[in-house]
Amino acid sequence: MSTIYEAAGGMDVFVRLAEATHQRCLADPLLQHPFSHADNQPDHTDRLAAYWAEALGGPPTYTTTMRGSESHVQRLHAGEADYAVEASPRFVQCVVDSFDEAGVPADPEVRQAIADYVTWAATGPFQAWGRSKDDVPDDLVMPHWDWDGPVPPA
Ligand code: HEM
Repeated sequence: MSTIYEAAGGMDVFVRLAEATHQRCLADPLLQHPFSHADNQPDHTDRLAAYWAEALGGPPTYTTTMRGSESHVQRLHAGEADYAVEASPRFVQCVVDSFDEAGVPADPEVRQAIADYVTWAATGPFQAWGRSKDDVPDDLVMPHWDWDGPVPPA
């Protein structure tokens, strides 16, 4: 059986999905604030795409070539407990609203799998470090997700 990454159409689709999501976040009064910092990475959407792709069964580009790590991502999002609770459902909505524009296949199983993953990530791992960035350990492993949900760590 193919991975969610393959069924979604591969990296090009995730790059378009990250870009369309980013544009929707910038247009949202609540979400646009953290994305408007001058020191934000210019290649943010490529990194977000690579992260989603890797989590959903694609190549490990984010953690190898891009030298990203789960601890780095969680530190970027940590220390914002109240904001994260309020903003997460809107972030997820931005992703789902971007499916058509990004060319995610109309297959409801594929769309549901991506939506379920982003919802789970936004409300679980991405809210685990709400108190402080200092709480995030250095050795977090990126959670993976397949058709049955979270993949248990090896
Ligand atoms: C309330 C929801 C969220 C907000 C407001 C948010 C905001 C941000 C911001 C401001 C950045 C930094 C952008 C930059 O440096 O240019 C970022 C980076 C990132 N976010 Fe989020 N995010 C949210 C949820 C998520 C979720 C649910 C995921 C994954 C499932 C995710 C994955 C990432 C990744 C992979 C990066 C790039 C990390 C890197 O540069 O190595 N984010 N996010």
